[in-house]
Amino acid sequence: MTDLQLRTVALTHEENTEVDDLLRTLADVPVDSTVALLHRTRLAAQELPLRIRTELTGMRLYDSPRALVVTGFGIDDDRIGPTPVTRPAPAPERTRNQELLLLLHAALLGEAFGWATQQNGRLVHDVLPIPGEETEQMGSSSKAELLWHTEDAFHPLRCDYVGLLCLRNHQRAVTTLGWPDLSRLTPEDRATLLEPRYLIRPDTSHTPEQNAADAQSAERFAAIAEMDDTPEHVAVLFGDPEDPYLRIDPAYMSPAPGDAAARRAYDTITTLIEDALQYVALEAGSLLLVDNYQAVHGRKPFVAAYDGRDRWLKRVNITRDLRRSRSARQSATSLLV
Ligand SMILES: O=C(O)CCC(=O)C(=O)O
Ligand SMILES: [Fe+2]
Repeated sequence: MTDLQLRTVALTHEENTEVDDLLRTLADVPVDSTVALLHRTRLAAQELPLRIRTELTGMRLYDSPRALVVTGFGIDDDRIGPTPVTRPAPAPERTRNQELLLLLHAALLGEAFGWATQQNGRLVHDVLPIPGEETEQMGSSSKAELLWHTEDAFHPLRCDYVGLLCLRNHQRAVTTLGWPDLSRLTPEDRATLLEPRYLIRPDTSHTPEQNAADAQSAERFAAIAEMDDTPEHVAVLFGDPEDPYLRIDPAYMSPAPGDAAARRAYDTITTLIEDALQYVALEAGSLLLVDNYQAVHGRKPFVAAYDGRDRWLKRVNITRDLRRSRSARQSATSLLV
């Protein structure tokens, strides 16, 4: 069955050449975490191939599709170098074109932003397996399934969209994508899910242990620790009750203790998501954009080899409105929440 909520677009050779030409015009741009970088990429994004601009502008305006895959970007496998086994990646310059590519697409959906408490405050993240983290609920796991989730579900300022660009995936590890058919919920369960009857906690990527010491701000980590100690009560569904958005991460979320109706509704919606889960094995040069208000994503297990050839993705968080997070950012031009 074709699902109109998951679209795939294959770039033509000509379009790919246009993208390469555009990247060459950005050769002088430092790939850092500054608003100057967003300024350049936002202007340049207006010169991406028309078909890409049409797809992404549509995704933003129509709230559909919920996920878009663009295949066929060229990746120079020698140039990007071996898949690192540490973060931060030792030679970020080698993947500047891939980071720029993600930022160009982010600019058509909104603004890229980062977290002071995640991946050392970098704007573009590395998603790769890390020794010792095989069974964690983080992007760096491998042996264990990364259970499907809303990205940073715990945080009120979580992204509107998450972008993932695949640099390498010889293991053909599968990304999961899903959304529930809400017409199958009873009115009672729907009403329950629209109420703040669920506890949510931060995931382990936002801890000092997961970030280099020189990138740490004690205050920001304290705020995250507070969210762990005193978890917020949130709703799973929000927005228009007739056509709500979704916020769910079973690994870090639970119905309020003793709330049987909340538990029942939760079990039902998780089953609805499970039942309709879709599977996409991203290939080198495939870009996945997920609407984080309307779809969950995760990753099936795979075996990491730590031989420099492991699966490697780049990730970016995208907000539709930077002002929403202004009070959580140090200045109007800082991109770190
Ligand atoms: O590895 C994947 O395919 C998805 C990882 C993920 O959930 C993430 O990086 O946010
Ligand atoms: Fe994720």
